[in-house]
Amino acid sequence: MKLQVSIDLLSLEQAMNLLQDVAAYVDVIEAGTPLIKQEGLKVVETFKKFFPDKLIFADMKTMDAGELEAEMAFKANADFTTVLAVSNDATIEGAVAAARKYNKYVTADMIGVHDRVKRAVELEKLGVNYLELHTGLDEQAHGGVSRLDELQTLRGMVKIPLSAAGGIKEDTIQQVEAAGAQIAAVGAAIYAAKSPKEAARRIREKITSS
Ligand SMILES: O=C(CO)[C@H](O)[C@H](O)COP(=O)(O)O
Repeated sequence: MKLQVSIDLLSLEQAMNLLQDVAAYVDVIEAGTPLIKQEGLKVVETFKKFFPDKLIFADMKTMDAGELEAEMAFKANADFTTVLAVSNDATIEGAVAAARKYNKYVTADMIGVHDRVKRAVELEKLGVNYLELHTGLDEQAHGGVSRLDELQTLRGMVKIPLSAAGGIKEDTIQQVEAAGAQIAAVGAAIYAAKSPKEAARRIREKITSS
């Protein structure tokens, strides 16, 4: 399983400082949605420039203009962009078309989807590359649930790789891996830790597969 650091900080400078400490322990660097909104896609360009060996994930959370926004992310050198799974199928198709054009990946973020099994099957047919089971920050703040059981259910239903995000910590990372995620996205448990470097190192150590 790959480890993704979700950077939901609000400045490129803070993000780069964090990455000096944690990049060595992660496979994927995520420019979080608030960071992109605050600083623009230059954060994605900068991450790729300074960390060319890492996969760069632009959490665009696209809801409309799928092809245009995905293309913006890929032109900024993102390897992944996200489209919201609740979007219209035409939006998903647009993002998929851009990913194919640039030979990159589109992740469908399942945040806000009610029937996740039904939508997962549809998204697989629409051609997305990854499905992200996500307990969002607001949902977490209101007692949001873990989606580990659903991860296992979906693992048996669709062939496309699954990723997991939302509230993953050092003491849950192994359960996420065991449930079948190919990527675990970890935000606050790394960037808000007393020592982000130590937190990233310990989380990395707990992952057994590559
Ligand atoms: O995409 C996000 C919010 O929409 C976050 O980046 C994702 O939920 C991971 O963050 P955390 O581990 O802090 O929950």
